[in-house]
Order: sequence, then C-alpha cells, then structure tokens
Amino acid sequence: MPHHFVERTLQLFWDMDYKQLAAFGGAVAVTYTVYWRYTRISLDDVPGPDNPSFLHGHQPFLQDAEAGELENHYLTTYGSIVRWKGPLGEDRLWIADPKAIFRILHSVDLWVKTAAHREIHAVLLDRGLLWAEGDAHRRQRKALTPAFGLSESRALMPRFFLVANKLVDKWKDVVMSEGSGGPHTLDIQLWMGKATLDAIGIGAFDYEFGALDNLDNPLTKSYTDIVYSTFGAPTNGQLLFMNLCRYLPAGVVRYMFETGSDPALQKARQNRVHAHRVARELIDQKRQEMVVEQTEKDILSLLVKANDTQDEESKLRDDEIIAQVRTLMLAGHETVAKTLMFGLWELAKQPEIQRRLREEITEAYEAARTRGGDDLTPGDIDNLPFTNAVIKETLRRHAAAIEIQRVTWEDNVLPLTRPMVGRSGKTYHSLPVPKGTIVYASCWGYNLNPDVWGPDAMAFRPERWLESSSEKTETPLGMYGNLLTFSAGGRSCIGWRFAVAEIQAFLVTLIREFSFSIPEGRNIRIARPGILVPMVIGEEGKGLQLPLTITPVRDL
Ligand code: HEM
Repeated sequence: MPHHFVERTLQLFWDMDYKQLAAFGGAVAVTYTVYWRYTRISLDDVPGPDNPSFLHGHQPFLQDAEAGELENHYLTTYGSIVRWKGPLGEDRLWIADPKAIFRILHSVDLWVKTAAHREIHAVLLDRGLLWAEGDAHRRQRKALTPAFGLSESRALMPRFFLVANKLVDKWKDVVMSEGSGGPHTLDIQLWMGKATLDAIGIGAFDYEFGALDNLDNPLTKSYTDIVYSTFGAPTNGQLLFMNLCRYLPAGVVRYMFETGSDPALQKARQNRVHAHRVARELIDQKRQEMVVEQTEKDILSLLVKANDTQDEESKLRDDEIIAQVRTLMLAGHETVAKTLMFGLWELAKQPEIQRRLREEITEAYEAARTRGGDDLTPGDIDNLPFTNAVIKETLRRHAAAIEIQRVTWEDNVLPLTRPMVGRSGKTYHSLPVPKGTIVYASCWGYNLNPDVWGPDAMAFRPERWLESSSEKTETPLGMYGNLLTFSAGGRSCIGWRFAVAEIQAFLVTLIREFSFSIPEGRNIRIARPGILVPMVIGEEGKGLQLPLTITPVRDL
C-alpha cells in the first residue's frame, strides 16, 4: 500500500470531529452486522423462548430452573431442538434429538470443547483426558482404555463392597448413638460424597482418602464439595465473564484462571498442590510394585504398567499420568455420588419399588450364604433384573452430567430424527448450523424425550427396563442402556463400567441394611447451575442438602 495513502487516511480520521467519528463507527458496526447477519447461516427460525436480556440472555434463568422441569418444558413447548440466547444475543442450541446428538458426539474433531471449558478443566483436573483434544486426546485415551475393561472393572467389586460395608457400619453407629437404634435423618449427599471419594481412592489408586473415617487428610478436605464450591453458584457477572472468555485468546484465559484471586479458583489451585504430591507418590509406588505380580489391580497400576510397554511416541509422560490421576479422582467420584443419592431419594419416594428391590436383593444374599459367600459376585448381580432396572432408571432419570457442551469450528448440517417446524412454519428435515455455535447435547433432555422413552418418560418407573420395548430405538446412542448419561462416541465416559460396578455394590449393600424414607416437611428441589444441586425448599441458604430418614432393616 503506498505510503501517502496511509498518511492521507490517518489525516482524514484526525480531522473528524467526535460526531463524524461516532457516525463512522456506527456505519461500520451496521455494515458488519448486516454482513454477518446475511452471510452467516441464521438460527432465527429455530423455536425457543424470547430473549429476556441482551446482556445475559437466558443464562441466569437456566441457573435457577429445576432439573427435569426445564427439560420437560422445552420438549413439550418447543420440541427436541431449542434455541436459547447466551450473553450479547448469541444463539445457543439445546438438543435432545437422537440423530443430531449422535452426529455431534461422533464428530469429535468438528465439535470440540470451548476454550473456557477446557481451561476450567485445566485448573480443576489438569491437562488429562477431559481436557485433551484431537491427537493428544486419542493418544491419552488409548493409554487409559485397557485399565477400564469389563473384567478390570468387575475385579474392583470387592473393593467397592469394602467401602459400602464401612458406610453401613458408620450409619449403624450414628443410628445407635443419635437415633437410639430407630429411624434417623441424615444428609445423604454428604455421606455419599465421602463414600464415593473413598471408593475412587481404593478402586482407582489403592489410596486411602479416609473420608468416611474423617481422617485429617488435606487432599480429602480439598475435595469436599469441590465442584459445587467452584462452579455451583456463579453470579450473573461470573457467568457473563465465563461466556465472554471465548472471545479472548486461550493464553489470556489461562492466565486469568491461573492467577485469579476468586476463592473458588484458589480452592481449585490448592487442590492441585495436594493432588500432585499424592499422585507423584502413588506413581512411584506403582512402579516399585510392578516387580511383584498382583492378581487384583487398581486402575493406576494397570495404567503405569501398560504405559511402560508402549512405544516412545504413544507413551504418556509423568505429568500426563499425574493429570489422569486428578481427572479420575474428580470425574469418578462426584458423578457416582450424585447417581447414588438421587437413586436412594427416588426409592424413598416410592416405598413399593424399594420393597420389591429389597426382596430381590435379600433373596440373592440368602442364596449366596447357602453356598458359603458373604457378598454377591458380579455374576449374582447381573442376575438381579429388578436391581439393574432400578440402576438404569436412576441413570436415566438423574444423569449426573446435565448436558455436554460443544462448539463447532465449521458450518455444518445436523440430521434430525423428527422434522423440526421453525418459528416461520417452515419444516426442516435437517438443520444447518453456523460455525462458532455453542450447543448443549442435553443428557436430561434426551433421557426424558418421550419420542425415545414413551409418554411416561418423566416418571421414575424401573419396570420400563423389563418390558420388551425398552432399549429399542431408531438411533442407538449411549454406552449403557441407550442412555446419554455416559455420553457417546470417541469422548464417551471411559469409566462407565467402573461406575456401574460401584453403584451395584453400594445399592445392594445399602438396601439390604436400611430402609429409606422422606423426612416430614423437608421437600427437595434440584437446581441445575451447570451441575445438579439438591436443596431443601425453604433452606436454600444452607446450600447442598439431601436429607433422608434411614431405618435399619436387620438386627444391629
Ligand atoms: C455415574 C457416574 C458417571 C457419569 C454419569 C459420567 C458421565 C460422563 C460424561 C457425560 C462424560 C462426557 C463429558 C464430556 O465429554 O464433556 C464423561 C467423561 C469421562 N468420564 Fe465419566 N461419568 C461417570 C463416572 C466416571 C468414573 C467412575 C470415571 C473414572 C473412574 C469416569 C471418568 C471419565 C473420564 C476420564 C472422562 C473423559 C473421557 C474422554 O474425554 O475421553 N467417569 N463421564
């Protein structure tokens, strides 16, 4: 560009008064908006609620909405594809359509995690499997997969029973000392958090968190309610900030997360210090133990051993193994805790289902005792149809992850299971989506979609799994029971078999020993500010709570 042209252009701006500058700025903004609006694929015709606020969009409203009620409202009012507004008028898509979800979750290089989402993972979980993208993700996943097979997960069952029985002993002590051996109300979410932390410690690393024993362990303390205290109750300002992160370079976002003085970020960084120390010790210990051949192995031992036999290119570095330790500690404990607590809550609400479940489990224990065993084997539990139906129904009705967020970096077209009728009345058989669109593959929306599960999809009804029509669908999706609970595709939950084995061990142990009921006057609502938050209505100020009354059903 000739030098004098640049000079003259600058001079032109220099000579403008503020009105001319404002008019020029306005003209550029309008031209850009019109260009953007008419050259970009538009989502204006997708059904959805009107925008309540240009600045915040629907996000504050979604924070407070009740889990399940919101998804049901979307499905019945708008259908299985809904457009809602993010901050600054941005379009977001909420998706409960099986084919569209299948396409998103099976196109892992096209639909990726947002930069802000990944940076949250980096602080909370390090740069492990949940953080990695592309080839790095494939390499990490390949290294971890052998440790999560069916036989490896089932081999952990005795460890899960050990922790479940310890929980029973703790509850019996509480019932004896505080409830004189009779019914006693306790906060089930607190206890489940402790028990599942101990279970992931023992199952995945052979590490004693000592959460049920209230051991003075700084790592255990730093995990207490970590997800809730980090991301459980963001203010509107924090939500806006998180959303605007996508417009900043990843390095800047990283710097802000790494140095921010927010107490939640400080808690996550403190957790990292403790977790790194423990992870290093554990890895060294596993390497030393590798010379001794063990039959029963924790996940980390399997990972360290398998990694040592990989070629140099595929091998995980030590910092990557440490990242997996932190990833598994978090991903594998809160999720299972939520599933168990909501399962027990459903059973407390429906005594008849609970009675039928206890009958099946008690009979199985009697059969095991006759043949000389104390606990049920994985094979015994496989043969308990109603127990497994209750587990699947809990995972369907109370998916621990509400939704799976992704963004696309390229214009593309989503196939639809059912045609979508746009706001204009036009019918769409597939949906063009512009690049940069953030979508939410809704686990709750899909799991409650009447097109997939029938008109009683909202009801907690385990019997549906015993009927011949269950698990049959046009687009088989998930890993387990065609549920979206464990996601699907190349980034699906690697620990789903581990989770199912753990849930089975806890459920049969607890139901055999205690009956569960809802304490009078303490009704629960489950908010969904990114994670599931059970609260007692009227006691919201106390934060997370799920009180249930337990009564021993066998001699103490
Ligand atoms: C009921 C329990 C569980 C539920 C509902 C659950 C759900 C999920 C979901 C929805 C994802 C996909 C997240 C995304 O792509 O944004 C996921 C990924 C993952 N889960 Fe789980 N999970 C559970 C238990 C576990 C357990 C027990 C472990 C480990 C011991 C585990 C480890 C992981 C890991 C490492 C990933 C990342 C996979 C990848 O990106 O390749 N999860 N889980």
